[in-house]
Amino acid sequence: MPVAIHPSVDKGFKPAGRKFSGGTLTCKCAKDPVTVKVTSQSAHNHACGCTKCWKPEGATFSVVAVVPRDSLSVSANSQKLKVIDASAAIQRHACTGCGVHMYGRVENTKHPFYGLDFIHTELSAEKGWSPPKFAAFVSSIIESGTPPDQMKAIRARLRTLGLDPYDCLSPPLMDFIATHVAKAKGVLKA
Ligand SMILES: N[C@@H](CCC(=O)N[C@@H](CSCO)C(=O)NCC(=O)O)C(=O)O
Ligand SMILES: [Zn+2]
Ligand SMILES: [Zn+2]
Repeated sequence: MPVAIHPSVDKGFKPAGRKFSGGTLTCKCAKDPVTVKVTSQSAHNHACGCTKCWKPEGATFSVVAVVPRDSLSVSANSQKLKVIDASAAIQRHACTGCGVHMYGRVENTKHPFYGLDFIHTELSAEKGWSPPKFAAFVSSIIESGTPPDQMKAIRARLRTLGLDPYDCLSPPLMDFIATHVAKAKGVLKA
């Protein structure tokens, strides 16, 4: 039995839908669920092993993507949302009823990811979202209790699923962040 990563990737996943342009995310509350409307396709979807991203019950990784912040709006029961850590770079708006993170917003205008919101596309019934392409912060699953001796098998399973494992973000995203920092410092032309 292969190591479980996340229910939405354990059996493989489908390619992005052509012309797919978003859907509605719904929290897990049986009554008065929070809903969030997204009017764009997701980008940079990835499995994330960090301790901060929301994971469904029993999952080792979260699956998280970004969308432009202008494409996201809370469409019902916004009064149930609360930012779980206002000091974090990604301010995660979680449902106080069920604990699901409905979106994570970068409010710092100097942050490389300013303008993007983090979302979990599994909260949407629509099919066609961009699938995960890599696994980030893999070593961080140890911080949530995964025994270190399982890491070799977990990294192997991620590779089999087509999710190259990294202990930070993927090389293109790390290059993007470093480029942003270099431009801000003036060592690279803006
Ligand atoms: N070892 C830490 C890592 C936490 C971390 O840096 N997470 C990343 C990725 S989240 C989505 O890919 C991050 O950018 N965090 C910023 C934030 O959460 O505000 C741990 O596991 O906690
Ligand atoms: Zn809820
Ligand atoms: Zn994360």
